[in-house]
Amino acid sequence: MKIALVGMGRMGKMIASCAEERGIEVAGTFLGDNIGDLEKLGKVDALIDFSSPAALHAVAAYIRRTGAALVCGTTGYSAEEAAEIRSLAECAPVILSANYSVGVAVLKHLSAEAAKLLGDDFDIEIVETHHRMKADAPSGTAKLLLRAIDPEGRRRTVYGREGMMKREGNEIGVHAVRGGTVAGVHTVSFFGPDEELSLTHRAESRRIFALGAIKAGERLKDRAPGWYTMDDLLFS
Ligand SMILES: NC(=O)C1=CN([C@@H]2O[C@H](COP(=O)(O)OP(=O)(O)OC[C@H]3O[C@@H](n4cnc5c(N)ncnc54)[C@H](OP(=O)(O)O)[C@@H]3O)[C@@H](O)[C@H]2O)C=CC1
Ligand SMILES: O=C(O)C1=N[C@H](C(=O)O)C[C@H](O)C1
Repeated sequence: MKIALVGMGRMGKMIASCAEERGIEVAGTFLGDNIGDLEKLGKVDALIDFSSPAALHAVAAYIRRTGAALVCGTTGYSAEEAAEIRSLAECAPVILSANYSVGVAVLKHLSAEAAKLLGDDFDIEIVETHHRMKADAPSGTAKLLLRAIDPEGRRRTVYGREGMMKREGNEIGVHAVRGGTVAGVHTVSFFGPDEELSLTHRAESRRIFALGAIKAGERLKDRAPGWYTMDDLLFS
């Protein structure tokens, strides 16, 4: 497989190192000051983007021009930017996931199921913890879990709490903790009368995300243009 990388920060470097271990050719690496060069890159099997929403314009142009598979792991997109990525599925196989670990793919289902089974009597809170350099909050994974737990937006989302604001029954609290070098921890808690159920995923390193993204590229590269999810690639 031949890939190219957008973003050569913590994740891009980890993906490059995992690609080398697996004998995967990296045809180009693009970051803030050379992203314009993506215009000159020929078709690769998969473009893997772990960068910033600011790269989207160049990435979208590349995918439209070549039809290469896109594995996008960048978080912090606006609704309009996410729609732009979705539109790329008309001309290429595309996956956009805030988390490429298999553990979070399972956590998503467990959390959705727990919310259904426990019902409205249980208060739901999502807490995510990441390293001090993370740019966006809350994490893309926290948003992904929120959508899975409450797909129709029946509950109000409350981001952090301060001051006089007693909890209401129909809300989901989302809290972002930042510090040190934490690779990523997500906990979904369900608090009922006299009991608590908490589900936690703990990333011990970025390797799980990097390997997950490479596997997604391997599975997508020969697929028809379309929109793919972690569920399509892992569980079907
Ligand atoms: N889906 C998943 O499983 C995971 C997703 N992520 C997400 O991946 C993204 C990157 O994370 P991380 O590697 O820690 O971040 P870093 O800050 O370490 O790296 C960001 C990289 O993006 C580059 N970049 C910034 N702006 C542009 C641009 N306009 N065009 C091209 N490249 C650009 C930076 O280059 P420069 O130095 O030139 O600015 C840098 O190389 C984040 O959104 C993060 O949330 C992270 C882990 C797992
Ligand atoms: O920026 C990170 O580091 C991570 N970002 C992703 C997110 O926003 O959910 C995934 C992972 O938790 C690490």
